Amino acid sequence: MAALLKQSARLGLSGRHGQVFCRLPWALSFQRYMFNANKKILVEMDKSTGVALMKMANPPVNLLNLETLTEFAISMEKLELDKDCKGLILTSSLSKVFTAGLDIMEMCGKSPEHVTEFWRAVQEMWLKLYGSNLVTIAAINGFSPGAGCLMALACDYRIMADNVKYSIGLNETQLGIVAPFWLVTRELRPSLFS
Ligand SMILES: CCCCC/C=C\C/C=C\CCC/C=C/C(=O)SCCNC(=O)CCNC(=O)[C@H](O)C(C)(C)COP(=O)(O)OP(=O)(O)OC[C@H]1O[C@@H](n2cnc3c(N)ncnc32)[C@H](O)[C@@H]1OP(=O)(O)O
Repeated sequence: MAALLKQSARLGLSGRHGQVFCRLPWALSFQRYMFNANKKILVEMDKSTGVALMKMANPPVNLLNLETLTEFAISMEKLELDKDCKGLILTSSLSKVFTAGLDIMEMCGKSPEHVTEFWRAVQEMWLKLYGSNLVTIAAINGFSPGAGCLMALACDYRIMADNVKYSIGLNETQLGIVAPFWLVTRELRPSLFS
C-alpha cells in the first residue's frame, strides 16, 4: 500500500487523509480502467502501477451472496488475464464493514442444488484468492467476521484499520458451520503440510 502511494506521488497524485486526488492530464487516463458487472464488486486498475483496487460494494454490510461471489470470481479472472496487473488490494467501499461474511440467508430454506451452488462459489472465491498469481493485499477497513476473515487469510498480506471496535475471526461455529479441513491446515496450521 505504501509503495502504491509512493508511486502515486511520483505520478503527480496527492493524498490527504487517506484520499488520493488526481492531477494527471486527461491524456494519461487511458492508463486506468474500471469495470464492474453488477456494481457489487468495483475494480479500478491502474496500469501505470500495475495495481488493481477491488472494492466490495454491497451495502449495508457487503454480504457475500451467490451473486456477489460470482461477480468476485469473474473480476479475479479478468485481472489474472491482464498481463499488466501485478497486484491487488481488496477492500470495502463501506465505512465500517469489510464484509459481514457469508449471507446466511443463502443457506436457509434453500434447495440442496442452490446450497451446493452457493458453497461451490464460496470455495471458488477462496481458490481464486489463495491461488492467485497476483500479490494480494487485504485492506481490512472494518468488521470482518466469518468469510471476511477467510478472504483476508487467503491474501498474501493483511492490513487492518486501527480501530478497537472492529473485530475479525472465524466465528462461523457459532452458526453451526465448521471450517473445512483444508482451510484449517492450509491457512491456520500450515506446518501440518510440511
Ligand atoms: C461441505 C463443503 C465445504 C466447502 C467449504 C468451502 C468453503 C468454506 C470455507 C470456510 C468457511 C467459512 C465460513 C464462513 C461463514 C460465514 O461467513 S457465516 C457469517 C458470519 N458473519 C457474521 O456472523 C456477521 C454477523 N453480523 C454482524 O456482526 C453485523 O452485521 C456487523 C457486520 C458487525 C455490522 O453491524 P451493523 O452495521 O450494525 O449492521 P446490522 O447488524 O444491523 O446488519 C445489517 C443487516 O444485515 C444483516 N446481516 C448481517 N450479517 C449477516 C449475514 N452474515 N447474513 C445475512 N444477513 C446479515 C442484518 O441482519 C441486518 O439485516 P436487517 O437490516 O435487520 O434486515
